[in-house]
Amino acid sequence: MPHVEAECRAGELVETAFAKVNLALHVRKRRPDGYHALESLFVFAEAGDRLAGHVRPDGMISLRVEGPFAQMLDAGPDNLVMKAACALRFHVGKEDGAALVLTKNLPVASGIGGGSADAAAALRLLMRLWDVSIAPETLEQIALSLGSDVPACLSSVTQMVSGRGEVLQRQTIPGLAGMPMLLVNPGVGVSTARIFGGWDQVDRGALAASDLRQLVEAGRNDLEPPAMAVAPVIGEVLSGLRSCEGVAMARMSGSGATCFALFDTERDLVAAATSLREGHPQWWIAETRIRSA
Ligand SMILES: C[C@@](CO)(OP(=O)(O)O)[C@H](O)COP(=O)(O)OP(=O)(O)OC[C@H]1O[C@@H](n2ccc(N)nc2=O)[C@H](O)[C@@H]1O
Ligand SMILES: Nc1ncnc2c1ncn2[C@@H]1O[C@H](COP(=O)(O)OP(=O)(O)O)[C@@H](O)[C@H]1O
Repeated sequence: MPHVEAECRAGELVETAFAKVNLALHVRKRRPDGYHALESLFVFAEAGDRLAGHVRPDGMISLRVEGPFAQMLDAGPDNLVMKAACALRFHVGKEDGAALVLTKNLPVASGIGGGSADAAAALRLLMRLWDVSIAPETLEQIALSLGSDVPACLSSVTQMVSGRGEVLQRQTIPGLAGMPMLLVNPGVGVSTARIFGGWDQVDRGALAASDLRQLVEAGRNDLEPPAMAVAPVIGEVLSGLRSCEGVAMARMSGSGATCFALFDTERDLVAAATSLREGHPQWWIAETRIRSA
């Protein structure tokens, strides 16, 4: 499990919901259950949402959402943090409550697993807060019921993900950990379901990613074409990133619209972020790095 930030107030626990980035996403086929069989290399950014919580003696579960993207979200029962809390409490038969505060730093419905990471962070935080432990396979089932990316977000480490998102294989790619990474969202939300629905059903082959060069040269995101059909500005983001000095690779993450770029040096990253902010002040641009855990 990811490292835990220091506790803040007495009895308060904090978890970071690390942003999920698909360095490659190969769609293989549409499954009978309506999901698509994927092969994807997940990495996680140091950047993410922040979830804090302490026990509520009255047994209620409450959520407050703050931060730059709070207005994009409801704090009610449909929030994935609340869904995760209710699913966990139902499973463990707890009476304890929790007061949760989510700081929403990541854009919503943006291809970087913001909601999925929040759900996984809620599961991690509440297991500690309520002092419960669950068999790993049961926890993964609860996670998968919350969303396809939630199982991988539980550990938030680099991994090959397949199936619908439930088959996980931890992966180490030389030179990837700690690599400077820029995340750019042009301010458009895209529906994951709609983008998958726009996939052209052509299987362009398996994902093999033993090193970064193979990832760059043979990796793809098969959801880029349908996403760009819905939000052409994604093409502008990609060409902007690919024209930056020192960029090692640039691609859309997940079903979009957020794109990422990996850089050889921190200096190249900062120069790229500065230049893109000057040209596109309305874009969300975040400098981060790939988590090394
Ligand atoms: C595309 C990916 C790639 O990592 O990420 P995001 O773009 O969401 O970040 C994930 O597969 C998204 O997972 P998640 O966001 O949890 O999707 P879910 O809520 O489970 O499903 C939303 C909808 O996306 C489609 N879907 C999702 C996953 C999958 N393997 N095949 C699909 O066809 C289905 O139409 C589903 O109803
Ligand atoms: N805490 C949350 N953060 C972000 N999205 C959430 C949250 N709770 C529910 N959602 C819903 O989940 C959907 C997308 O989740 P998210 O994982 O952010 O997408 P993506 O993986 O594309 O970034 C959106 O429809 C959003 O309204």
